[in-house]
Amino acid sequence: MAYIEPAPIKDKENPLESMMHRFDKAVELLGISDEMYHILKVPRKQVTVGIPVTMDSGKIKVFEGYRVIHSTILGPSKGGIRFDPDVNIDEVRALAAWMTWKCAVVDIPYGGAKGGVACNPREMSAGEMERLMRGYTMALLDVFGPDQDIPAPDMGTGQREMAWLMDEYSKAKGMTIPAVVTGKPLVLGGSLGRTEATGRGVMVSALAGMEKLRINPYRATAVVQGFGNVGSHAASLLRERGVSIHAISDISGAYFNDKGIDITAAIAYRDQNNDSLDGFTGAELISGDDLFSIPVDVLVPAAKEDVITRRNVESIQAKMIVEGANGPTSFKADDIINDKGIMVVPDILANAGGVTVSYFEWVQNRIGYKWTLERVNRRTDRIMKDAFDHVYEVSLKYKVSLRIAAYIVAIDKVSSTYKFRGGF
Ligand SMILES: NC(=O)C1=CN([C@@H]2O[C@H](COP(=O)(O)OP(=O)(O)OC[C@H]3O[C@@H](n4cnc5c(N)ncnc54)[C@H](OP(=O)(O)O)[C@@H]3O)[C@@H](O)[C@H]2O)C=CC1
Ligand SMILES: O=C(O)CCC(=O)C(=O)O
Repeated sequence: MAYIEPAPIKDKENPLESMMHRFDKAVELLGISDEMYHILKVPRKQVTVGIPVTMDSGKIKVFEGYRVIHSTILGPSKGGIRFDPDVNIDEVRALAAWMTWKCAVVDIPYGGAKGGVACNPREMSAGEMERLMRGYTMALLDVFGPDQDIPAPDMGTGQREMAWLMDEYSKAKGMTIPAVVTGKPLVLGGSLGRTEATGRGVMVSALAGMEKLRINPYRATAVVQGFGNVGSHAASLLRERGVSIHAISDISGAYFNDKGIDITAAIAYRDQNNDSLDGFTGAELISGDDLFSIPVDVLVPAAKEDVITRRNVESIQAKMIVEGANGPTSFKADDIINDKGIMVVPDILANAGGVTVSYFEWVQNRIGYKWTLERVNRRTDRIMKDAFDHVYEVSLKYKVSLRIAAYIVAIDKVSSTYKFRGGF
């Protein structure tokens, strides 16, 4: 298969371009051969599917879906499924590669994959979502498998969608196979701690970064962009550790309170308000763009890609950025961030708590046993802290940012595995 270079669209960010830029830098520092460079760069498999769905109106609409398997060298491929209007093949390719690097950074035995469907969950009924998820599962029946490719939630999907996927896959195979997907409801073999795991990893990474910068969490302030799964749990867990959250946001706008937002109240409001912060009164409504320039210790982008770009990077006043989202920073902003002396805990490290607990879920499914929440959290915290410390050491050794250090750790691990396995 020919590898198609990401197409830079004028004035538009391309996450695949950002991923490749950092990859190229790390590869150069590691002195990887040209052959290995191409092996690591080209995805193993890329599938596009058309999914016809009967809408509630009775009309049939065909949705375009993707699954990209970037690598399976460390184990079965792993990665979430995104339902969002902006989903496109370059985005899914970038997200799949990030999964490979992420699993390698936290040292769990998975390769990387990602899936997505271009659709707008906010405009779809539960029935339409169910038919779409079941259709997507059937279209990818030969791709998914507990030893092959194991999906999970991402933007626009959660436990409910993972339950439908598990049911559809199991029916097609004639037996119940919980380990084909993670992020399931507890009663279907989900793991305690998975829902909040990504936010928890963000919290652990933020505290580890604060320690290096000598910031006392009890005097620290933060803003969080995105108040879905990752953002709301990150905000809540940071608050529990003493950090005052001065602003939160979703698509309805940003909500600012310099005395600190009551995160429990904000979550309760969102849950009773059709998953939206629209109308939240515990804070002043400001524009989503203004959130980035609030002077705080920690900025947590937890919504989507390319929200920190050359356009707004100069206005950022935070001392640290902890990337809850995948690819929230365009590579074009990297140099300015470094010049400003802002510490960035990169996505492939900071948001790896989710896939870590997905791995625990898969292990529990395979051994037919359930771990306590205390055990899940303790192991997650250990893995996240060890990964942070390792990446930090590598950043000192190579005199590079934590982001490039994380790519170095990941690429070194994946390329060494290829060398040992051989067989090209
Ligand atoms: N879920 C997981 O376990 C993991 C997720 N991630 C990454 O974290 C990010 C968020 O995922 P997740 O929390 O699951 O997704 P959700 O769909 O649960 O939440 C996304 C949140 O971002 C908000 N949002 C979207 N666009 C904007 C915008 N332009 N400005 C402000 N807020 C916005 C949404 O608002 P609204 O609801 O109003 O649309 C929603 O609050 C993604 O990049 C994902 O890939 C990474 C690792 C694991
Ligand atoms: O939990 C998983 O398996 C994958 C989560 C994910 O998609 C991500 O980390 O970006």
